[in-house]
Amino acid sequence: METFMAFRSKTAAQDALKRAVAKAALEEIRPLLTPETVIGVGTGSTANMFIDELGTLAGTFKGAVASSEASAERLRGHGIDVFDLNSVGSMPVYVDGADEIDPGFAMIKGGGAALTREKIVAACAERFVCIADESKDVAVLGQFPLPVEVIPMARSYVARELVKMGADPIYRQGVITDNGNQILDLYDFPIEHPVEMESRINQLVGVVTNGLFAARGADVLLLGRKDGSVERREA
Ligand SMILES: O=C[C@H](O)[C@H](O)[C@H](O)COP(=O)(O)O
Repeated sequence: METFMAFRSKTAAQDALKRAVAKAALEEIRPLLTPETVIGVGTGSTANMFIDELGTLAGTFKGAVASSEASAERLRGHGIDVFDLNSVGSMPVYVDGADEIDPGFAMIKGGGAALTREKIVAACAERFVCIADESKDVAVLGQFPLPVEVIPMARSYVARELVKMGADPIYRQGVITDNGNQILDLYDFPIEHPVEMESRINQLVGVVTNGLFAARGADVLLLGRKDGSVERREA
């Protein structure tokens, strides 16, 4: 079985693509930034590069809501104010990476275990701008293991129910989410109907949420190509 480290291995070439999409995302959202603007910011290596780019505009907009403690810390490190989501209304945009994205702009997210806060912050944003290198562009979701965040006492129960659904859940040992919960990863689980599957898994008692972002997918995809270009797609 391929490991998470293998899935997430970062080559210099991939980092260059991530940097390119991070810069493109900054140009995408620049017209939205005013002294009153608060934006949503995601989590992960691609989002980190976006935060670094966003730091060049610190002070020209109000601030950000972060989808993880790690992103909040990085934003603050760039002098960007971080707000509690409860103190902010709707945001014009949420920018984040993905582990996979399909032609319908449905995504798998949560390789870094930040899926629940990501889904909440994304829900409060008018637009979701997904930034990804071309390795994330897939025809069918599910080559990347689908994360499911569970309340710890429900982990075994939820795992048994997922097996009944044809999945092979693996407990992500040693990982505690920012919400104090645990992660089950569903390996080798092709997802032909992401909207239905997102809802089905979320209905299991003990599941906080799963890493399918399908009912609310991306609105814009900025995809880094090997030739150095960034392709822009809109839903
Ligand atoms: O929990 C992590 C997030 O969903 C990330 O957005 C996702 O895993 C993509 O991360 P990266 O940009 O590091 O590939």
